[in-house]
Amino acid sequence: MENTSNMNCHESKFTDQNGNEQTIKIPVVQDLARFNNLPRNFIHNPAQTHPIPPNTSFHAIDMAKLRDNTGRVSELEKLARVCREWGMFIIENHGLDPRVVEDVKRVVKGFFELPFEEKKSSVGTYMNADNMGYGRLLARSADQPVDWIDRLTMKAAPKGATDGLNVWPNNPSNFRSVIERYVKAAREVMDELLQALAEAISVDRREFLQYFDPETSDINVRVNCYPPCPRPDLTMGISPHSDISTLSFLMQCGSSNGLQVCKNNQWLTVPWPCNKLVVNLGDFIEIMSNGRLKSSLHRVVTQSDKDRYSVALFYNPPAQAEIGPVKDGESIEEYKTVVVDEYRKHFHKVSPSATKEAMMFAKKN
Ligand SMILES: O=C(O)CCC(=O)C(=O)O
Ligand SMILES: [Fe+2]
Repeated sequence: MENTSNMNCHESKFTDQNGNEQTIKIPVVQDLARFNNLPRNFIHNPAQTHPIPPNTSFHAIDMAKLRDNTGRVSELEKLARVCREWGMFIIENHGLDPRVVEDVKRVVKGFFELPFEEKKSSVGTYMNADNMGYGRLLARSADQPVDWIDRLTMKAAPKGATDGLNVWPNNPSNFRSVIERYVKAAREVMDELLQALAEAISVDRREFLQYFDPETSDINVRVNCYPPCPRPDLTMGISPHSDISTLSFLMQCGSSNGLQVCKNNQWLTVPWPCNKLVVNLGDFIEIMSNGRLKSSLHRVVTQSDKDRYSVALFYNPPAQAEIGPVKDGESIEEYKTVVVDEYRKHFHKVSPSATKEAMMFAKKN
């Protein structure tokens, strides 16, 4: 590991093989970007990106059609197909006010453009409380290559989840109210999509939504900041992973071409224009649907010339909820019932991994 004595650093904690808690210091990536510095521990050996094969389509799902009796059936078929092929989709006509989306982009940039000391003094780092605050993704070991990312994580639900924690920046002053307004609108869309996804695979409309409750459901908000990187060929913005969520709701700004999805063992760039929103299927919906819907394996690559930000909302049942595979009386259950929080803990123990390894925890043999 490079000498970090004169660099601003984040701390990351992990438990070593002997069960001892270790803390490692990782330079702030925004600072590295300013000095064009790529420390050795940021070097990965990323699998190659492939061009999207001809005749492959990443269709957008039109929420207006899902809301319309005549358009719904064919849009549901499309939803099922897109989810089977990609595990993620762009949404159009979602009804979110574009000003609400633009405000989110503005406050996110506003926060990350502050000097390090200011960011650090207004927001804490809580590695044991869902990795909230300003810092990094969790580490698993000291020799694991680290990702080219700085991040900020909060919880917008349930109510009171961040009481006593310093995780909402007070600069920009409207940061929290802007994010909360966005989350409220996004939650309505996600509830609609949970019903549409159930219908798309011909199960009861409330099959997935039954686990969610306006008071107790959990919404993690993660802001990812990927500054320009001197060697995109040697680095990762986020290593391959699936999301610990039922649905993830994604916004990006600054630049496109960062998000990639693994399809037929090849990494493809998601054709995602900056002004659209993306919905990604997480591990919990794979379990709830008994594998008929699959979470996507995705990663983020770095870029040499642009700052890129993304805002991910991870929508989940309450931490203590038990979720299990849909019973349709016909199919064999391939997944077990799991407690949301136990799955999450297991996930952090085994990730990052090149495959969806955590899913084995929920699979029947
Ligand atoms: O930056 C992105 O586009 C995706 C971020 C992501 O995969 C995550 O936060 O889990
Ligand atoms: Fe993700």
